[in-house]
Amino acid sequence: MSKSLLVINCGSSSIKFALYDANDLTTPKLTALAERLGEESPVLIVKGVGAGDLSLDNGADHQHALSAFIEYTREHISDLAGIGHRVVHGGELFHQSTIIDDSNFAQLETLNPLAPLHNPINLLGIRLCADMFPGVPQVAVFDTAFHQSLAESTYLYGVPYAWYEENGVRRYGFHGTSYRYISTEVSRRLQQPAEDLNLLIAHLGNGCSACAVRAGQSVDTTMGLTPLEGLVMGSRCGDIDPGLVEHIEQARGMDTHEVLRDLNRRSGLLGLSGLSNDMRTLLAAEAEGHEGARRAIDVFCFRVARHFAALSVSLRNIDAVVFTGGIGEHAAAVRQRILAHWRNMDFRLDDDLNNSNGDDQGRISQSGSPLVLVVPTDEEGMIAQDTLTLINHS
Ligand SMILES: Nc1ncnc2c1ncn2[C@@H]1O[C@H](COP(=O)(O)OP(=O)(O)O)[C@@H](O)[C@H]1O
Ligand SMILES: CC(=O)OP(=O)(O)O
Ligand SMILES: [Mg+2]
Repeated sequence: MSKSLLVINCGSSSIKFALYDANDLTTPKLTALAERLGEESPVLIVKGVGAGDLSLDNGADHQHALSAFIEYTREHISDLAGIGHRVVHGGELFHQSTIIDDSNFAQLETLNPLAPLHNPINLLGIRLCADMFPGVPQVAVFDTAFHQSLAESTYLYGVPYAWYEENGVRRYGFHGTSYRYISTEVSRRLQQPAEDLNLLIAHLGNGCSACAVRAGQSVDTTMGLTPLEGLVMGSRCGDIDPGLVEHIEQARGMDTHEVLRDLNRRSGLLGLSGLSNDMRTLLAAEAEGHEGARRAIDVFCFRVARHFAALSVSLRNIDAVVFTGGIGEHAAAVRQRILAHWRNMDFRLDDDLNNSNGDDQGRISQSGSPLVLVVPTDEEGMIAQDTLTLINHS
């Protein structure tokens, strides 16, 4: 029997697992999704071999979900060739996917403060796997790697240059593994070389960002030094005036750490609605007349349109606008409301195609309208490919 590859993709609210036959990365033989972590009624749903639904304890966090997954699927993951991990922040230290050893693990730990909702959990996953599967090579695949192509004019902030040179303060961008997959997949679906395509892609999940991709390369993106900048997200604020930090400290008697915690964990859709970070809950509540849900969705949609327009300055033309991520792939009403805000572009969606999340190509726009696509992302597939390539070369 051939060996397996395990992929672990920790997001801010979820963990996605995928187990592949190392000889065939086309379809995983097992996938699992742990959702609503840290909230009420988190679940772990396993599909494929050993399928089953597990309820986790209320408030169960990423560590619980990781242990529960490994415990539940242990018999299927005994013969591993390698383990691929999503690691959100690679800083300026890691430009591409890398095999993890003791010395670069220590370097990775220094990046934890730059992605506080992600990197500590990503590293926890690496440590847990090192304990449970000693000797199995582990590979880190970085969200930041795809954005190494950003130009200086795009990645520098208007702050003292010494902050960049001495402290690494610059825009890095995230969700790069998703953008790398989507740009290749769109090229395949449209049967046009990636070199010829100008794409605007929105990855809208619990974390949300957008990216301008020119000729297969990231040329601008909305997230910055940390995954807090840009769009309004599930619980993150996105762009704000940094002046509000001191104002809130004084007005509400909070320290900087507390304000930043609230900007990361109590803002975004959750903070605006006073109800939930989850778009499913908000759309249902809005339909029942919940004013907070309406407000949150409106701010969310406007911000995406505004950033799409800003990103478009880096592209000669827009060959396609592409939606992906949990919200982008499933929330037809949100897609429609985003594009309605973009008044200097004449997007016309086909309601039936939009409501069914796209035709075979993923198209949701009418003919004659600028092209709009829905394409499910596959970060796990990309991580599996990079993992296999690296362990085969080591
Ligand atoms: N059917 C759906 N309709 C609307 N929104 C959805 C749907 N399914 C998932 N979502 C949204 O997608 C989010 C999860 O997106 P995902 O990309 O999987 O998360 P993560 O950012 O944790 O990787 C949920 O928090 C929810 O807001
Ligand atoms: C970088 C980021 O925000 O990731 P996620 O959407 O998975 O939380
Ligand atoms: Mg994600």
